[in-house]
Amino acid sequence: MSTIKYCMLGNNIVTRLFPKRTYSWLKHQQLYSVENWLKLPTRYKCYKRSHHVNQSSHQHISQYGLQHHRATTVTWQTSIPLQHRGFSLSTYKQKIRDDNHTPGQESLGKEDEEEDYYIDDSEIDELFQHQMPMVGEGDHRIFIVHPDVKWGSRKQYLTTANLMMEEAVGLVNTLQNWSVIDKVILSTKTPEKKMIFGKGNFQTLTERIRGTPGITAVFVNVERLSPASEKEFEEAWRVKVFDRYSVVLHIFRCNARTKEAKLQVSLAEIPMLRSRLRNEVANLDQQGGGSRCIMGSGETLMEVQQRVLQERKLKICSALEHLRRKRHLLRSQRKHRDFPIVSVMGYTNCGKTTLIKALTGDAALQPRDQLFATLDVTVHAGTLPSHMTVLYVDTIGFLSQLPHQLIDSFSATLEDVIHSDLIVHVRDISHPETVNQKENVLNVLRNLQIPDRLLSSIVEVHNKIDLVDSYEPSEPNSLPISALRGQGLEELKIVVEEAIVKSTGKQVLTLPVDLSSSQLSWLYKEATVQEVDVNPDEGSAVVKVIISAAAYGRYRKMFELGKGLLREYGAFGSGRVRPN
Ligand SMILES: Nc1nc2c(ncn2[C@@H]2O[C@H](COP(=O)(O)OP(=O)(O)OP(=O)(O)O)[C@@H](O)[C@H]2O)c(=O)[nH]1
Ligand SMILES: [Mg+2]
Repeated sequence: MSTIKYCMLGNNIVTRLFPKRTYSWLKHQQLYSVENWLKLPTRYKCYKRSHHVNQSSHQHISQYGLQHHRATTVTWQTSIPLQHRGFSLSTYKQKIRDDNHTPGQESLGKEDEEEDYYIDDSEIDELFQHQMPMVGEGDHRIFIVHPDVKWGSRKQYLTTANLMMEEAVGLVNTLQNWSVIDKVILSTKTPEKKMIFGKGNFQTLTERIRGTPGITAVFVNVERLSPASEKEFEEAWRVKVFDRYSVVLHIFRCNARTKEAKLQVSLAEIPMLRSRLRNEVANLDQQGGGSRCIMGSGETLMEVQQRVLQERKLKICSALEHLRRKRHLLRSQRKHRDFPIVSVMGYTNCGKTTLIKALTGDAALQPRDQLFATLDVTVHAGTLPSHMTVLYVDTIGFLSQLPHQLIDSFSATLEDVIHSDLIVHVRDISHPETVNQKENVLNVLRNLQIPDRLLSSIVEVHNKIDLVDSYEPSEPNSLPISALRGQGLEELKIVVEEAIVKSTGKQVLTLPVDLSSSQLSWLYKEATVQEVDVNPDEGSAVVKVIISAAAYGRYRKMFELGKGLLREYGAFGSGRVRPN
């Protein structure tokens, strides 16, 4: 039995404050929605009305007929149903298995950090839904401001302000029910300063924003606004203010379908929640209360909420680690089957998914004219001209000027790329920014520490040539294609095959096979059989295969060595096999 205090913090977070001793045991039950809290039996429920609980929360609680208590100490008894303690059944069962405990006899003081945390679908959904959408829900009518840096280290050399603005408009239009009301490019000399723009420019901008009816938010097209700038702008413009990070995260949020994507979005949102929290607490401080300790817990509001976020982060990381290990297993299984892996990468919307669909005929793939349509790494089998099966990996698209935190949290999904045998870099050659996009993709790849062997063997594909009038190849070693129209795909397959053979060390061999043995079926299983030329009179065949050095070593051990079976095929030259 232990003492736990329940407390309302802010509008929609209920957290538990408990003695440090029990804390580590309870570390997985972090955020409590009001709804969860309300499900607790009344006798365990109380809250303190203080300046941290605003009027609307108070009304929200009152409408459930709860009493307003001053006291906040509740006795936690092990008879509280599990779901009311915030554990999912699976976690709880795991816990009991790990600690060899029987339910109801937990030793709360025991140091029992779980290394890995299994999180089921409903928990992920709850976590994902529960986390406040960073940019608010519903429609937005946006005013876009693009600060154009004329010189200095922040100047963009490969692009223009107009193109950057176009991309910002594209980002907004990707979101359903979001629209651009007005936009402006303003030059700035001091992008790093809080106000970004000079005094005069800022005043004109503020007047224009305030004078435009219907605006619900301003999108300042910079990588990341500091919390202080965001606050200043919101106060001046009296609407929400977003930067690239928040807009892109919102797109990710809207497109996240799978467990992993949802977890990664939730993780990427944490730095934003942190800075928002800092702003909120600064506001409270101004009203004289943010840094006061809560109910004798020894922690301030800021500390409690920071801790809650930190715990949430650990929980997500742990769950991602769990998925990563699972993927690692799948990857080693794939490797075991010896299928070469081709990662298809490129700037967002360049046509990666369309290309893989065209190469594999996989109807499940859904290309969309939308930025960040693909958020997960998915794998699709295709066949090369020699009948070799390859696995194409569809990946998340890149975007210029994205903060690293975001890429970091998605780099887990890009791990598959590091383990692939070849990278195909798809470029939208019809895009006015195609050169800048290429630079960006290569930079991100370098930062992701993709091995040199992969970077130096990239196959570059110029996609969407159907949109370019009389396309002329502008760069050597690039392959012109139209994934949508199916142009250039056979040529691409040949190039991919050559590159795969080179990068995997696979060889094309012609092997004589005794049909009465299991040689042929073994080869079908472990290698890629291209041609079988049967000699019925002799009960043998000549088989052309693509085979890895390791598989060939196994083959020789099993079927050739010591048998002298193939000596009669001396016509193939040096011994028993003839490299093609
Ligand atoms: N005209 C033309 N359109 C293409 C071609 N390839 C792709 N598209 C279109 O480009 C848009 C984006 O295609 P996707 O395959 O979803 O692009 P992606 O690179 O997977 O995009 P993300 O997953 O969002 O990064 C879709 O509307 C496609 O129909 C092409 O060769 N020609
Ligand atoms: Mg895609």
